[in-house]
Amino acid sequence: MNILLVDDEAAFRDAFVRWMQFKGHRVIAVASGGEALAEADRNEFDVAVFDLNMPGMSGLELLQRVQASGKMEVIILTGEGTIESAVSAIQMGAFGYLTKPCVMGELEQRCLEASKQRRARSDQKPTRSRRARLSLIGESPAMRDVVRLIHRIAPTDKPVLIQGASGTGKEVVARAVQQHSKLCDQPFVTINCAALPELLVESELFGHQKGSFTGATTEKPGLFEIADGGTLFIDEIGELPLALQPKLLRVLEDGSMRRIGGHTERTVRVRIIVATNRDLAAEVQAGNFREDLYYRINVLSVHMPPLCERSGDIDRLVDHFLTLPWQVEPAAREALNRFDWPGNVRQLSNVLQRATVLADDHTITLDDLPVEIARGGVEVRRVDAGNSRAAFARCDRDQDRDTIALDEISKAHVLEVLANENGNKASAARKLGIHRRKLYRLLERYQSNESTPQMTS
Ligand SMILES: Nc1ncnc2c1ncn2[C@@H]1O[C@H](COP(=O)(O)OP(=O)(O)OP(=O)(O)O)[C@@H](O)[C@H]1O
Repeated sequence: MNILLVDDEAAFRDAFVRWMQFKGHRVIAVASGGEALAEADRNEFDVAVFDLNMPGMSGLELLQRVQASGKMEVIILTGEGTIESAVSAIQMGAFGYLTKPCVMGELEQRCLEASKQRRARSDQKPTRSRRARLSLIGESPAMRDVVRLIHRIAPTDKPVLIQGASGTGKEVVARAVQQHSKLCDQPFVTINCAALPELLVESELFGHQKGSFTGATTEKPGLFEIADGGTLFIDEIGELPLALQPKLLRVLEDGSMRRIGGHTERTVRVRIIVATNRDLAAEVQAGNFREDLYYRINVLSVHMPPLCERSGDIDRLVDHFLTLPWQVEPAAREALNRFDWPGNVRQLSNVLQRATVLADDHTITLDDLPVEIARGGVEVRRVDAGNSRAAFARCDRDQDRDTIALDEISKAHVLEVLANENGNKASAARKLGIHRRKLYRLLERYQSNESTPQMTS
């Protein structure tokens, strides 16, 4: 992709450029709206990412000027307190918004979706299989089932319920459903019920009239109105306050709704996709979720498997998140494959993002991974027979002890060289033949191992 970033925060610009360039994209990053307009005149961009709060020309004004040319899709970055402005930006035609601080992998994913939309607009006949490949990585049997289901349910206009643990890709699936539906060129609007207080959820979803509550200084349309004719993705539906559930049920039943403080009945046509990491049936049993609403949203459902149940997909995701010239040392790959990933794909993406900051020479090694993941990798290296979980399971206590001993030897050697160099880390690193940053990480790891309680047999 060709990406234009406009943000007055230098540290964010650096991190963004570093990540996107590692992933093979071309980026121009500038600090102000004026510079952005000059770049937009000179170059062609697929996607632009604007910070909303900038001195001088605001992100919204810049959006207006860029929208007029219709050349690129725009993603807005916003702080927690300016979500309302971000919603205005969507009304003005921005592709989407993300709140800062945000994960670079997530921002890149959003840019890919925006650039895909741009291509779909210019290309009258985008092929659907190409779209699917772009957004959803995974060839394991469990993910193939998910993809088959998406193809079956997307063309209908029925509500979809996506369930699965946090970070499994529920939002990615929601977007894939929309991309394969008849509404793919219509708005895709999202809301996360867990991220907002109760009154704000209601006002975001249904809008409000001026003066209907303290702080409602202007009238505001809700996301149902903004998404009219398109798709509304309601994330963390399990967090939707009980008091609001009848209002959602009503709009699902006949499309009718009212703004907070409003007297006019409005009718909208919106396809609803909802997601949750809770067991909604259990929430119904516990009295936290209305049964009638549950049946209304649970017409078509997708269950996202946890990452540890998607055999082979960890390698595919690693290759998706890290493109050339990045590579992963075999022992580090083993460790990544052996880890259970309780935070699923999001955690994998974060770990890789962190590793690219720590690694030298575009190569991720065990030392660049968090201790709890790397430790698994060290143990796997000892089990020469195989990479598989089964092989690892055969590893008995004695082998564990050998592994710890190996680690102890390397620790003793590193500490001895450091002592010989009178604690001078730069010259110790030179003697050891490793980069100084790597020495820092090893010392950190030794320290954290010391604070980890030891197992006794
Ligand atoms: N199959 C996949 N292919 C590529 N990227 C993925 C995939 N699944 C998840 N991701 C990436 O992982 C991150 C988390 O995905 P997503 O937000 O869709 O998860 P989620 O299940 O909705 O999480 P939560 O329940 O916390 O909202 C995102 O950056 C997303 O782009």
